[in-house]
Amino acid sequence: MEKPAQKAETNAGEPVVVSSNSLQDLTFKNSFSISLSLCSSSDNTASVSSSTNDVSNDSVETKKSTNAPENNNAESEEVASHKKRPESMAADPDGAGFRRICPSKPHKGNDMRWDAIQSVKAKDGELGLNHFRLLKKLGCGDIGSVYLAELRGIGCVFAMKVMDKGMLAGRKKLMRAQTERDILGLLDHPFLPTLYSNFETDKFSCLLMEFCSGGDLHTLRQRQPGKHFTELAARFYASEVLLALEYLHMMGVVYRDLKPENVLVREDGHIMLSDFDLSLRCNVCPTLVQSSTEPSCAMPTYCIQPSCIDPIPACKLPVCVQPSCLQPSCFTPRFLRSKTTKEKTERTNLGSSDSRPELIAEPTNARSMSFVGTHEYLAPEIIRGDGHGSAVDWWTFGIFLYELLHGRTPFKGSGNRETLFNVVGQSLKFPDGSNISFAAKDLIKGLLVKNPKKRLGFKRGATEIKQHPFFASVNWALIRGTQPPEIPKPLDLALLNQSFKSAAPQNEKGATETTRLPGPYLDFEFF
Ligand SMILES: Nc1ncnc2c1ncn2[C@@H]1O[C@H](COP(=O)(O)OP(=O)(O)OP(=O)(O)O)[C@@H](O)[C@H]1O
Repeated sequence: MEKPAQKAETNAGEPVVVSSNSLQDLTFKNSFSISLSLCSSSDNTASVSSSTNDVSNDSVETKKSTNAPENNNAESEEVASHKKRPESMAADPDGAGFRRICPSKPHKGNDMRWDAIQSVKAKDGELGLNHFRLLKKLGCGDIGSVYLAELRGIGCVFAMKVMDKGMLAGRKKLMRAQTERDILGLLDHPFLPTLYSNFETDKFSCLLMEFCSGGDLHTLRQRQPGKHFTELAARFYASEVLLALEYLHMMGVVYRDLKPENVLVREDGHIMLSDFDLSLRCNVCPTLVQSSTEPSCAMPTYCIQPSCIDPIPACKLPVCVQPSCLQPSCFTPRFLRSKTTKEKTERTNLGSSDSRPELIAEPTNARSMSFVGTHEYLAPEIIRGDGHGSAVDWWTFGIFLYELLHGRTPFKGSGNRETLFNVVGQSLKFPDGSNISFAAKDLIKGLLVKNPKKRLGFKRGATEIKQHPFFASVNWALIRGTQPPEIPKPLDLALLNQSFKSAAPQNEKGATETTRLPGPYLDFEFF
């Protein structure tokens, strides 16, 4: 099986070099220089530090902190964000300082898992590891391990991400963990994870999410004939990912880590975008834009209330911007009277020829200087160190679609260094004999434009991309009713029960004698 794509990342305050003997210099024509540590760590991640001559020759950390305050959309990074968000897991082991998860989400209200958790909480107080049986290790990420976990006595299953707090603190990944938790707490969308609960033990920080039994799209792609999806299947997965990205942008989240490995398949065959620890939180002002062709359009622009979404955790905001307010019924159009004629014209021109109002939810002012993402998926502006915004998600969407259709990414080199050079300098080519449609090629070309300002989606976000002919056959409103290309086999809990190991967790004080005894379950295999 092919190796999953490698991840590149720098965090302020964190040593960026993994191995000094693998340090190499990359110099681009336009005087950018990137110091690369191309040595993969055991978990297949690589750290990359960047410095750009156009900003300063300071370290990444300085550069980030000098850029961050200029912009309200500054990234939640280890150093910068500690100032904005005083709570940390280390300082607040019970998690009381973190945003509380709503008892249920408006769109998931009839999900029995909420009730199951509430009943356990009502009986025992807070949740703990002793309430669960860990059936299987689903995978291991950079900041934690994910287990299939069964709620004892009730039988419903979850995906539980378990993070070692000592490791997070030691490797300066507390803010990444917090970013992920904050974002998960905001989400209420069919193609994004539901966070049912989160809890802390002395040693671990745990997130309880819904379990996707179908694995990830990377693995699924490998099983396809020719190791690529048909255009029909690729359109299905790309459509759902696009809706998930649209919602994230509307919520003020730039995802930044789109790749097939992070697109999970639910038991019904629909997708779930996972993994938010590299995401960027920013301000956004979702706006309804009325086309100029509308005859009754006296006031061309509307703004949804609450007018702007702020990256500050919702519980701290003076106005309600909880996800529950972002249902269509809460969209109270508000006339924007103060726009100048020029602004009005600009906005109006952004609309399509269709006369219906369009929702534009693109956080176009988001800005970050971080070097985060996965090598083959990194946008050129990230590699060049130009600073980047929400358009990086449309670049990665182009790479993603290319990979689904061709079984490989377009700029992959023989190593990470060459890949980065290719992304910045090589023009887009389709493989010889590529038989994808003209529309698919045209969409990919529009997305893989190196200048983010000229990239499809830069101005009007997902709205612009959804109108591309490639998606002409997609019924966006009814996509959840579309038959998925493949439906995973149902999870066989009985089979999993048979394969339990019989050892109890040794290193978690939270488990009581009684909870250790009844039945075998997995050992913790942490770090
Ligand atoms: N809800 C879920 N249902 C099923 N499997 C999951 C779920 N969430 C994660 N996984 C699996 O667990 C593995 C680890 O996930 P996780 O998000 O922690 O790591 P990651 O995607 O490698 O990212 P990172 O390194 O940034 O943490 C993934 O490979 C994924 O396949």
